[in-house]
Amino acid sequence: MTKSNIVLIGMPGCGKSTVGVILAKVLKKRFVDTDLVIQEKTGKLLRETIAEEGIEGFNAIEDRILASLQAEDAVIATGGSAVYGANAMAHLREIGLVVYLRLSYAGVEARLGSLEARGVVHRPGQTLRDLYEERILLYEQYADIVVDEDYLDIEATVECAVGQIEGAFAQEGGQE
Ligand SMILES: Nc1ncnc2c1ncn2[C@@H]1O[C@H](COP(=O)(O)OP(=O)(O)OP(=O)(O)O)[C@@H](O)[C@H]1O
Ligand SMILES: O=C(O)C1=C[C@@H](O)[C@@H](O)[C@H](O)C1
Ligand SMILES: [Mg+2]
Repeated sequence: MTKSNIVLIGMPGCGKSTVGVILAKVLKKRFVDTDLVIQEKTGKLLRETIAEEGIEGFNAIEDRILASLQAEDAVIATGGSAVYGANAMAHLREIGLVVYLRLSYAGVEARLGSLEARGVVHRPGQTLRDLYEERILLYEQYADIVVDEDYLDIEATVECAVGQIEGAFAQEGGQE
């Protein structure tokens, strides 16, 4: 059966939220940003949860909330750290087609300010380069589709994602 949700994963700043909302309009789907779902469920800002619970605590909360996310016919923009949650990713893969918005290290570096200011989950001393190397393995592991967005503006990224998503569904339909 064709999955009705599109799940966006990728590094912070790759455009899951920015691209996601436009993608939802183009595909005539709902839009869900899991960072906002976490804020709503905890009643706190993400940075407050990270400060109070620490990295492990935040990861556990994100994993639990995403693992029980209910969504239908939606584009779901996850947070950059969602891939640390095995339960979350198992569920999201079950309910949606997982699209990795891939950006080179240089592209991520150019878009992000400091990791602290952006609220990016990282261990003390861990650099952006360390985080990138650690995370790309997880994004690649969970991706059904990879959209390479270096040199693409937001509109071109959306267009490329739509093309690949339609291609994946057409292939899936052909196999049914
Ligand atoms: N081609 C592009 N695609 C997406 N975003 C772009 C592009 N070029 C520049 N940007 C900018 O990069 C930023 C992407 O931020 P956004 O909050 O959407 O990332 P995110 O993946 O949701 O990050 P997070 O994991 O922190 O939620 C925006 O400020 C956006 O305007
Ligand atoms: O990449 C990250 O570590 C994060 C990204 C944000 O979207 C939030 O989910 C949170 O601030 C952690
Ligand atoms: Mg976002």
